[in-house]
Amino acid sequence: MALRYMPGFGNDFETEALDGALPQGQNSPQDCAYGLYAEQLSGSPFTAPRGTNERSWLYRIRPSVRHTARFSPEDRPHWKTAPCLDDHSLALGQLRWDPVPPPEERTDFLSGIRTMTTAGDVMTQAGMASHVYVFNADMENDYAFNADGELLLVPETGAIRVFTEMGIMDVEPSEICIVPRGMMFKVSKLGPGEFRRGYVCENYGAKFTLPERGPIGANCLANPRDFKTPVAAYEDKETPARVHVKWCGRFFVTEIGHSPLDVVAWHGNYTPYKYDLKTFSPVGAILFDHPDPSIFTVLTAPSGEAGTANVDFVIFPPRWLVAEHTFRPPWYHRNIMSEFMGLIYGRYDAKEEGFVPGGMSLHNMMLPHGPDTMAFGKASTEALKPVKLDDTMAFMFETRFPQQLTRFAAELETLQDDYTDCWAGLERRFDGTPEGR
Ligand SMILES: O=C(O)Cc1cc(O)ccc1O
Ligand SMILES: [Fe+2]
Repeated sequence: MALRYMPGFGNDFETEALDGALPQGQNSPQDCAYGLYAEQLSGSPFTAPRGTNERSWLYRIRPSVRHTARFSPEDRPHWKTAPCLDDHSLALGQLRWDPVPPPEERTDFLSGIRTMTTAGDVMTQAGMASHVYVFNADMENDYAFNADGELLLVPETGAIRVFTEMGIMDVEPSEICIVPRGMMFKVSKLGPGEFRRGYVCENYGAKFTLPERGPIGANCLANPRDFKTPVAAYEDKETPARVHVKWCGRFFVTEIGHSPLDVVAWHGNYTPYKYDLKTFSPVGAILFDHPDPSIFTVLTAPSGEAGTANVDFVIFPPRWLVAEHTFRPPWYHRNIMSEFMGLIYGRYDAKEEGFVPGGMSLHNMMLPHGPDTMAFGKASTEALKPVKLDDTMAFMFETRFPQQLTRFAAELETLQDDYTDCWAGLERRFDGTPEGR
């Protein structure tokens, strides 16, 4: 089934799965068409300024109060929430991992979340968590919502289907999607392949939005029309089901007798959406030098302090390298922001080896990093012809808060204990002559 989507970022959309299900001219009719219930889902305070005011009206088979009966606590030991200091290893350093291995037992998306880092404090709606998901089973009659933040999903192995209250999104590697805070959803595998793996940024703070463009102007980078919001879709299913809730870092479950994905029509601007990273139009240095990676920001979640993101989602897409008399890869640097990186496919230009698709690196607040010895050797001597970096897609979750390692991440068997050796060959080159080499 080819799914349908509506283009635009933050638009006020409207969609109905059954003709006439959406009230016109008002939100709350006395008696809705098809016997549906009207319900508002608020993604911002009622009184937020117009530019950031988000809410949607859902017309559904049952009101959400019927989808959450009595909550019982539930254990999800691998999904951690900030602050999570007592659980993390005290080790400090530049870290890198090979991919998290696929699960051996039956594991669905929810039980397949593995938290790598947490940052900030969920109770104050500040910070984020970097997770990996690995799963091999569909959520059939298991549904979830996360009150702690929105989820940015970044598939790496295999495509997934994300069925939300407001419609269905099929998302494959190179695409990302957002499940808003509080929205019911379930995730299943799409297409062939035993297991699915990807990355997740759980954003506790203000919602992701498009970055300002400044002097770049109205076009390029992530263009609003390339964001796709699903049309209304619903399940009319009377069957034993479970709704799992994440709330202030704790998990609860409630048993119900039907699917909570029962929204037949909706309108509003608080919505899930997906985006293909291949549609990002990178802007970069076309004469010399290496700009800051902020020019590759796809989405930014502001923290309230200008230019200081709660979390930025940044990509390193295919692009031409043309800068003259320039060391073209990332420079050596130290950053007050904390950088969690992953690789969706291909190779990353600062690391010749060791950073593989599905792998991760963590360069925390103020910890030095940059190209490995091989990348330095190559980039500082190569003839500077135009070169296309092709077939590559790396990304970064960059946050103003230090990212605290979970015990899972510290003890993961794929942690590379020799990672920092990648810089061991960077010998002293200072030789007292001004010419360089
Ligand atoms: O560390 C990294 O690899 C990410 C990164 C890339 C870049 O081009 C400049 C700065 C930066 O942090
Ligand atoms: Fe960096």
